[in-house]
Amino acid sequence: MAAVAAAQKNREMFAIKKSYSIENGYPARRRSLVDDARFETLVVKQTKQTVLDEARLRANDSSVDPEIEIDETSTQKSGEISEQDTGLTEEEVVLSNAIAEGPEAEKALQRAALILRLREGMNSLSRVLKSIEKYQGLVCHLETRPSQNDNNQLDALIKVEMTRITLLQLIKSLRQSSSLEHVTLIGEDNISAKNPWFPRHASDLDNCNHLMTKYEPDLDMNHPGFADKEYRARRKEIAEIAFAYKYGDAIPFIEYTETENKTWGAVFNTVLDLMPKHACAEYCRVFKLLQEEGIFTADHIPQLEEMSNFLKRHTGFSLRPAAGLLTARDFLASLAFRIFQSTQYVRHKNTPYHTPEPDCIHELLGHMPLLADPSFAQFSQEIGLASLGASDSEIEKLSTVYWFTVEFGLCKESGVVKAYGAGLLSAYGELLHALSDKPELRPFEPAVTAIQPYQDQEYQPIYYVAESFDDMKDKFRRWVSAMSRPFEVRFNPHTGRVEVLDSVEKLESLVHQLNTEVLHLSNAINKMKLPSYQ
Ligand SMILES: C[C@H](O)[C@H](O)[C@H]1CNc2nc(N)[nH]c(=O)c2N1
Ligand SMILES: N[C@@H](Cc1ccc(O)cc1)C(=O)O
Ligand SMILES: [Fe+2]
Repeated sequence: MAAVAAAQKNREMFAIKKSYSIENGYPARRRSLVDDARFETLVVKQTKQTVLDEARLRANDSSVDPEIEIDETSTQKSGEISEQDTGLTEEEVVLSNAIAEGPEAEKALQRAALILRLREGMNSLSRVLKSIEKYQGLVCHLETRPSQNDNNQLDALIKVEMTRITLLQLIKSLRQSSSLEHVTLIGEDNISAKNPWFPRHASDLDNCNHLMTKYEPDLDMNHPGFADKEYRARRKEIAEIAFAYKYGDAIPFIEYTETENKTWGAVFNTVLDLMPKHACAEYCRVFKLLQEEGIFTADHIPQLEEMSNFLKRHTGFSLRPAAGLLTARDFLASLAFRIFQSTQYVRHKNTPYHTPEPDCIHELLGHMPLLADPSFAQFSQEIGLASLGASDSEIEKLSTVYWFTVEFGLCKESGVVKAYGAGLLSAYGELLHALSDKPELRPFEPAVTAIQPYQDQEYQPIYYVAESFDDMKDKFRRWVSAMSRPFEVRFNPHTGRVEVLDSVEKLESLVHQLNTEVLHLSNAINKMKLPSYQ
């Protein structure tokens, strides 16, 4: 029983390391709601701590095979509990848990990296290498450097390949050696901060759709659909489509009910009324286009597929269905590929003026018009690119800025305050509130805005106003370029892949490509200047 539970927990620990978000060691985030995020991080930490503690206990009482002889410099017999044993790293716990799964898992080959501090310099190193040999391990890579805190000591990074069980035995035996000050196992993929996992291609987004469960009608008593069984069933039915969706599929057609279309119609007509006075010019321009194409009409909800095709034609953006509110990390990542993850279900009919979770009315009426605007589309992709591989605290900040701009932003237009945020243009109740004298309006300043806590159940008490739409984008860009991520990324439109710009060759070929484009642009200017052009 205990073993089964241990294996299960172990799988969870491994799961933390697999795909984006949670599985890749980025803690699950309750969006950028600052307090929620803190809470969640704490819970994840506590769970991890428990797993670690339990495994440490187990590692201490089921020790290495006493038959295997250890390093001659060892000060302890194997099997005895060494003090250092209690200091297993997370990777060591994962390793020993993996071993506990059974004889096959035990013999599986494992690549790993060890960091050692050698007390007696190169002399200790030769002993270490001998030990590795004794355990039939393969040394794949070796680096040393003088240790930072002591003159005679040497730090070594050794990458090895060996079976899991012998790896664990090796670590234990090395730990007992008096010639080593410390021995740390680190996961192979943890070696380089320059190389964290993040989606490199739109197909990887199949792993980037982690939901936040907080605002689901099944769970949240304040959700407008909580008491309505039929609504909840419908919401689930539509969510299933998103769960089954894979990259490359066409977006399934939804036969919306009369009630759903009516809810859309009510929101649509009100926004249509308010728009000329309250929405920014870019929004109004595309809104008209969408009406002309027959996609935006009061009588039915547009299908995601037709909207996706419209976006593709204008900015290369496309849609993929999402089952609900996504984590900020996963949501932002898709923007890097000019993909917007959109919900497909409709808000509850009783609250057309505002809903606590994004629904397709919000996505369609709120987000789509600006995503069809070239400059805004580019800006959205930049936010997405900035989020790839960013630290948790940076994701927190990016999503907070996203919240106060893309979701709830206001900007001045010839001195008049207008709305461009999607959460305002899809919720007329909030739109009117934002432009009344009730909320506090503050000037948009990315560094300050990025740390402003917020909630999304009620209307916002604070909005940030940009001097202009363009000013907002400029300020954002400058702020993002100061972020601490140690590498730069670029979306390659030819391959559809995100590349890390980390080699001279890559940059040279890029410069070459850009030079060619600049040449064509200046040719175009010269041709327009010719008298024959007129
Ligand atoms: C990034 C930021 O947190 C933002 O509010 C995101 C979160 N997750 C989302 N998930 C979905 N489905 N739709 C959205 O508009 C958003 N917005
Ligand atoms: N409040 C928005 C929907 C929304 C909810 C939560 C979000 O995080 C974003 C958008 C509306 O009524 O249209
Ligand atoms: Fe949104």
